[in-house]
Amino acid sequence: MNQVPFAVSLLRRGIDGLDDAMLLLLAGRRRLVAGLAASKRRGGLPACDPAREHAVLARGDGLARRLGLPPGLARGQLALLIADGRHLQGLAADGLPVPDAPFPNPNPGDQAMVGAPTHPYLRWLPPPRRWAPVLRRVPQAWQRQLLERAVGQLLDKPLRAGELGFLQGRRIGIEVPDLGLAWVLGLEDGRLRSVDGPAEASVRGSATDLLLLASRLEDADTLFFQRRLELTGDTELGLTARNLLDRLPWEEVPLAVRIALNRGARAARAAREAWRAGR
Ligand SMILES: C=C(O[C@@H]1C=C(C(=O)O)C=C[C@H]1O)C(=O)O
Repeated sequence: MNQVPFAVSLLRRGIDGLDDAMLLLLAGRRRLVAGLAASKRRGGLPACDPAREHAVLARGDGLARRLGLPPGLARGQLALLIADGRHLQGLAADGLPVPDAPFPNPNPGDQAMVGAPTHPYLRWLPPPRRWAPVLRRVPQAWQRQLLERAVGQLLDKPLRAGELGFLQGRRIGIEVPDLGLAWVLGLEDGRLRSVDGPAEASVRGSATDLLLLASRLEDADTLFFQRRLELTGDTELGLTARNLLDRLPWEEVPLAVRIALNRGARAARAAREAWRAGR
């Protein structure tokens, strides 16, 4: 039998990773719908909301257009999700209650989510460590590109002002053990790039804590003091980088990036609190 070309197996790994990610997202959506079902019931709202369904489909159409997806593809997928959302709430595919089903009629596994206290659904979102196997399948080159872009956006101004000059020729590591990810960054041609080789100094922390730091919802001192962040390797280089991050004029970070970071960090923190409370 012919050997499968490297490019084919590499691309298949990427596809497997995306398929896994889509199923994880699907599980997350179902958890949210189950939580929402309980909230709607408490608020006296009907389980089926055709106007909302219409809005979900219309949003999907808009995004699909911008992404260049074939017409109808997004709508078909979202229609399946909505049908599942109805089913989760004990409704038939046409949105009418299933005649003999006790309402709500969630799947047995979803029973615990319906009627649980505030924000219970966040607990059911997969925690970062569950994403690790999926993220590991994302090709290194993509990971690096994403990281470079994210760090580039965050540090755009200081980079252009030459304030990161002390990183020239040095290598700083970022380690996110719960996601199973680690990168090494260096300054090349005035841009922060993901580079090969060991880091001289590294910052290590959970995905949520690093996000809280990046979004300024928690400060570096607290996180280091509580050992939620760790600095390893060349302490002087690490501290210089840390101090610079502390002094960064947050208002110079593009607004969209600040908002995205803030929302992401808040959601991650709430999810972590919900998992801890649920254990
Ligand atoms: C999730 C909801 O419940 C139902 C399911 C929907 C969905 O899966 O997107 C949308 C509207 C509702 O008919 C909701 O009200 O938002």
